[in-house]
Amino acid sequence: MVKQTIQIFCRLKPPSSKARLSNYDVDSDAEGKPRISFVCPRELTDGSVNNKKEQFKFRFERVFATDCRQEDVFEHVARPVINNVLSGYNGTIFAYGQTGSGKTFTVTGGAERYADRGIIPRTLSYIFAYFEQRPEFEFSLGVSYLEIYNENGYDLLDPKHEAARLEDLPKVTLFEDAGQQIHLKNLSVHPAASEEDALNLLFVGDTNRMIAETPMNQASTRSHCIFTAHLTVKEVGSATVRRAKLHLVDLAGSERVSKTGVNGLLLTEAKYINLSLHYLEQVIVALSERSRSHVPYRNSMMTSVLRDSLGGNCMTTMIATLSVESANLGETISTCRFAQRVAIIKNDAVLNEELDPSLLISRLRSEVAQLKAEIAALTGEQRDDELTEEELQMCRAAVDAFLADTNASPLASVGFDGRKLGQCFRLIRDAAKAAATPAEPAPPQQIVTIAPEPLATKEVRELRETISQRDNEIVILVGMLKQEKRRAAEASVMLQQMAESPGANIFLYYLKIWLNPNPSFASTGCQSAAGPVAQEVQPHLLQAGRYCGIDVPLSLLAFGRSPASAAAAAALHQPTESTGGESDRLSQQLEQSAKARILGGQLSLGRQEAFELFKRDYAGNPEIERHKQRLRDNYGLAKQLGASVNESRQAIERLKAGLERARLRRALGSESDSSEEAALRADMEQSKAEYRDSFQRLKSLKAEIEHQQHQLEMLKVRLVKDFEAWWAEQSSANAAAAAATTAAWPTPPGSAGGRAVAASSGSRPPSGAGSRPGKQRTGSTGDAAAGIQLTGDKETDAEIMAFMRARQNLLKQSQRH
Ligand SMILES: Nc1ncnc2c1ncn2[C@@H]1O[C@H](COP(=O)(O)OP(=O)(O)OP(=O)(O)O)[C@@H](O)[C@H]1O
Repeated sequence: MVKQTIQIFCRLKPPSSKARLSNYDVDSDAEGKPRISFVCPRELTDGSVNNKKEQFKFRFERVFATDCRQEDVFEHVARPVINNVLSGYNGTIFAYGQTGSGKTFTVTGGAERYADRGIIPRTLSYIFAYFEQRPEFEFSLGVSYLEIYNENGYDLLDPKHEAARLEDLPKVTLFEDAGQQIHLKNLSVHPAASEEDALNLLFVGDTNRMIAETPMNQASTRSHCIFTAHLTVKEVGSATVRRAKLHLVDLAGSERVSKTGVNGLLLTEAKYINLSLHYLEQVIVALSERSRSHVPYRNSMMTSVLRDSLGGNCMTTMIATLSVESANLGETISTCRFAQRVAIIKNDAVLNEELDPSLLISRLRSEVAQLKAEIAALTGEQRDDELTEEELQMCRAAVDAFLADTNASPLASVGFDGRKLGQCFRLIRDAAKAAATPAEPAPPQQIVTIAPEPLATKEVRELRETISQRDNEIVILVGMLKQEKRRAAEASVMLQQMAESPGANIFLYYLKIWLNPNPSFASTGCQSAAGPVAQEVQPHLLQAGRYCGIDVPLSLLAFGRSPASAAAAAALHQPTESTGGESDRLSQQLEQSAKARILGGQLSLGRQEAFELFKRDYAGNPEIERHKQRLRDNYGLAKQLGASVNESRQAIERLKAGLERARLRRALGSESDSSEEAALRADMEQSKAEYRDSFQRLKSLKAEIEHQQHQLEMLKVRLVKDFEAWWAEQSSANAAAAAATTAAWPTPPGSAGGRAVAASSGSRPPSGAGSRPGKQRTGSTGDAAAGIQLTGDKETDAEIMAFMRARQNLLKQSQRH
């Protein structure tokens, strides 16, 4: 338990330029504590100030000057409290001061600049940054936002909030459990998985607070707001969970009714506010008087909710917001006096730690099992079910401990379970037998020394494996090459036919465009083209494109001569970042990861090439393309929606600032234009509706995109699997063919026991596959390699021969070892 008095800070609000300032000074007292003093003229007749006294001095933890930064306030006021909350203690920070003195500015912040963010948004950023750097913790954050107005509680995050008037909303009510803990009914707690989520909830709550300012409740001045962060933290692998709450409280303006000069409904409100602040004061007075045993928390909703923060299980900090204008001196001194009383209150903060319920359950379960075993032993009831692996292990550990230490008792860990005791006895018997039998010398042949394989033999083995793998790849690639050559021949026949057909000009023209990698050529080419490609030409062009390794978009073939469609065609030809970048990147990533996963991360060059060729003609390509296109479309849509969410958010911020200004003008008593305010409110409603709508659509679109990405990944995985099956089929077919051929070859005289015969020189390829080094094949150059047929293409065949020679050299080297 940590005993600590409530820490008090004060912050001076910058005065308006024309205002007369009060006579004040900031210095330190004898103990070096910061102090603010006000000189009060005797003629001041405000009832709350002791007129006999001239100078008032108040001590604070720190006095923040008029030009202090929000960042400094966060560092000194909020950071220590949050750190305690992160360690499992409850925390509260509340701002108290007269209307307009800067409470909301301090707690929530100003909307104008990013640097004006107040304690709440900075706290949320701090919490998420803290855990990001500490992966050893699991944490969850929930957020609730309560508004107390005229002694009634309202949930600022209630989804119905936006549709109804504040007064029509379900009220948040209090109830006390048997342990006298206060609970809030109808107050929702929303999980926030990221900083963005949490800030969004704050934004929604603040906007609701503003929107709910119906004619009955025209200013946040008259309500109390409590933003609560509910934190659950657990160290990975630990059984204890810490749950702590952080209340960030913006109280209503503290000025006295006599000064507000209000009547009618406003007077009722003022009375309520003053009454609840009056009850707050009563609680504080009671807590500061040691002799008082009763603390009147129950008198108001606000004191009931903040019960723990005041004299309870919490580390609490107050920030008094002060005006230094002479007109407000009376209120300023009264705020400082209140703070001094608060500073006396001692809280007893307790670490909110509990055992993880799931671990507790498993612990209780094992206790129950233990007790059941004991009961069975005592009542003579025998269990005959088999011991589980876990139980067997437990017995082994117990016997080991027993044999190692004469004082240990196996009963301590195995209990009275007859089955376990039996197992322990068996283990002890085995150990005793083993100890009694003299160890027989092991027969020499049984001594197996795993000597490291001689390097050369190991290398030879690996080289042989690689060679056999490459042989296989060559066979498949040669097959594919042949197929490609056949297609090339077909394509050239087709081109010839096309050139003679009436649509030849257009076809050749388009083919030229597609074969030319320069996009501007594609663009200008399209502009001067005669018209859309005739339908009967399209399949041929597609096929020719495919042969050249180009995906010809069908849409281009249908384009006419207009510049707009030509530009679109050019865009399709060279997908830009905004249309295709994202999904192309994704698809590349998917492809790479799929390859790495399925092909074991190390694609040999031959296999990789085969994969590329296989992919080009893959029957599932149109489906993959359709998915990619859908993804592209959705990325574009998501971008648009994101922009519209941002626009609405900015509009709301602007309107909020406008409403705030209008409210201030009214609070200062200047003429205010109610129609302008009404228009601002209407615009706000409109922007909110748009925000909500775009946000919802964006959310569901995100889910759809994720789903589509998943589907695309599945298709890619299927592609690689199909390739694998095809590859395996090809490999076994080739292996069978090779075996059939080599079986017929005679073993040359003199070749013995696995020793290879030197190869003939010149262009004649050496012996067959590495897996059969003892065999030598005779024959012509064309069928020189076992199982490998040459392609008939001069260049390719020369490469294959070079490979075979290199392989033979390797074999020769390896056999010398
Ligand atoms: N330290 C400051 N620096 C700059 N502007 C400030 C500061 N404090 C307050 N303001 C501005 O003064 C105005 C009133 O402040 P704010 O609304 O925070 O007062 P408040 O005490 O919350 O009033 P209320 O009790 O009516 O809610 C706002 O426009 C705010 O931006």
